Amino acid sequence: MLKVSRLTKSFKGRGWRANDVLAVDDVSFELARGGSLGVVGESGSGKSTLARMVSRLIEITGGGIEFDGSDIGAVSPSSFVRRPERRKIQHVFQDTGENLTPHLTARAAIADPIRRLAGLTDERQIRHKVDTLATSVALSPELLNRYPHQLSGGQKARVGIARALASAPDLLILDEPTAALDVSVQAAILKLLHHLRSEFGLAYLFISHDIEVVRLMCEDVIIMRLGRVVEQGPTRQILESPQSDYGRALLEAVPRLNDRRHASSA
Ligand SMILES: Nc1ncnc2c1ncn2[C@@H]1O[C@H](COP(=O)(O)OP(=O)(O)OP(=O)(O)O)[C@@H](O)[C@H]1O
Repeated sequence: MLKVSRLTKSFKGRGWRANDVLAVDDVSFELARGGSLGVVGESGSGKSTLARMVSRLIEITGGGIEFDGSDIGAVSPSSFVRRPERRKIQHVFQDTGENLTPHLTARAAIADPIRRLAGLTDERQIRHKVDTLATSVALSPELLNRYPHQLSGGQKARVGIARALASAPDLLILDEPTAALDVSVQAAILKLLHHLRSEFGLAYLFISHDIEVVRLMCEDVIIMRLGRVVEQGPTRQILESPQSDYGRALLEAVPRLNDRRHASSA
């Protein structure tokens, strides 16, 4: 369904003598319909830039992006909004809650992509669709009349996910969807995402700095460093026996409860 070939992105340096930043450097991968690919790496490794290119939010510098056989990498972000693929690829932003418009209720926020992307105009049908989506993301009906500041972080995340599902997408690009949530809420949202993937037959491109989240959510993984892929393959295999020094270091940095190295004598 998605084929990314030799994708690169460089940002112009700012100020005098500033060097350009090669944020993504020669990244290739494929993602099958219904598949899940995690992208992990430390801050600044290029994960969000990669995700934003695939969502066609930003121009690419080089390489290609093919979706369902169309060369969407060649489409500029401003033209992409009018393309049929636009509703098939949905981007769930980091800190979803903060991306909700403050003066729109949850109902209005979910209705917006139903009108804009799914093309429904009948108000009764729109209302019904909002109710169905709210049920899918386990958001109680009484919360639909609330504004973002009246919702918890987890509830706002559910609204953001419902918005992404409104256009019946095939691919969700999830950019650190739970990074801003506390641990128990994070677990509930990950469980929801896991369940939605099989319910709706979605594919996930899942960006995270947390390798444990990717272990839970993704069949395949890419480890990035300084814009480049350092490891790539089935998650279980890569996490069991990382081949690169960086992959090993990333895994060793994960704290474990039964790990004496991290125990404190204090
Ligand atoms: N709009 C921009 N202009 C200039 N440089 C940018 C821009 N966006 C990102 N960069 C640079 O590109 C590199 C990759 O950034 P990116 O945000 O993709 O990394 P990341 O792995 O997603 O990091 P984080 O986990 O902190 O979000 C960084 O060096 C960053 O400073």
